[in-house]
Amino acid sequence: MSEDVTAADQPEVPAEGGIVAEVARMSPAELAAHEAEVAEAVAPDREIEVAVGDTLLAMQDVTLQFGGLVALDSVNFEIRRGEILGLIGPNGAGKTTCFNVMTGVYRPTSGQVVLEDRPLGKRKRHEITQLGIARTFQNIRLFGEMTTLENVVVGADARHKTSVLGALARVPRHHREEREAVERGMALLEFVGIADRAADKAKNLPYGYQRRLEIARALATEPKLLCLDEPAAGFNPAEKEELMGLIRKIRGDGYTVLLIEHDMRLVMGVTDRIVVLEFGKKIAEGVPAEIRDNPAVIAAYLGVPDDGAA
Ligand SMILES: Nc1ncnc2c1ncn2[C@@H]1O[C@H](COP(=O)(O)OP(=O)(O)OP(=O)(O)O)[C@@H](O)[C@H]1O
Repeated sequence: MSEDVTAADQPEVPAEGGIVAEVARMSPAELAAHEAEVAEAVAPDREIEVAVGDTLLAMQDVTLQFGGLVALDSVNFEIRRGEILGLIGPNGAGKTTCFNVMTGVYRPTSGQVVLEDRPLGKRKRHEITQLGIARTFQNIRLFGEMTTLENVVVGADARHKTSVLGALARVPRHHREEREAVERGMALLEFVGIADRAADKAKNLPYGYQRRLEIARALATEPKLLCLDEPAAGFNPAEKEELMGLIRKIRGDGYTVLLIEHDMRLVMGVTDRIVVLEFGKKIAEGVPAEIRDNPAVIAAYLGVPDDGAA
């Protein structure tokens, strides 16, 4: 945000503990209404409700080579609207590369990624964000000197019609959009449980808050698909439990989630279906119980020879 915006232009950021204290004072009925309002602000686009289960994104025969290394080898799978799909596999299996292909960081050597029946083709990263794919990173990437709220507002900016130039020219539409982005930003922070630190610099947030902020920032772009890359890395069991609750809440609010995660308890506990990669190839796909008992998956994780498994 530009520094010359006057105080009157700025939507109010609740003072320390403001929104949290307010929520704590609410009656159960007020709380339910407030939570519904927050949920609505977080996911204004609820088209998903009419299309749960349809294919949202399809990886079609996707191969990606880095020189002689085949990082993805004819990978096929679909992500259905409204599901939490787990993407698992041993180190180096190709999981992050899948995210990178879906978000336009890399183009497939062959095959294609199709979002809502449209091949992503040569679209650039920001175009893919606008089409509705957002992600978080294994290594947290926040703007440390910006406040928590500003980090989310910057995320929402990816959807805005006015650009930074608009902001400099201070056109009225920019003001309206900024106000709306701030209001929605606060709703997002509340949704992920970090609204009490809205005004703090991101670099001063506790680690768990930074991870949640990354998720809020990705949600700010109003994605159709939210890709989470090891969101529980570095979490203790209690934090993992809370994160599972948050991922379920995100899905409950109408989002589709693709989750890369090494913690099997978390993956088994929160996903609807799981795709397993090993050495760039899909070796299994199914509901968590099937994956848990799949000999090829067990072999991949234990590093033992895979005798006769599909
Ligand atoms: N930019 C790149 N250049 C060359 N090789 C790469 C590049 N990115 C990834 N790779 C290789 O592709 C393979 C798949 O890597 P990827 O990061 O997708 O695995 P992963 O399943 O996400 O692993 P991890 O669980 O360790 O994060 C690895 O062998 C990796 O070394």
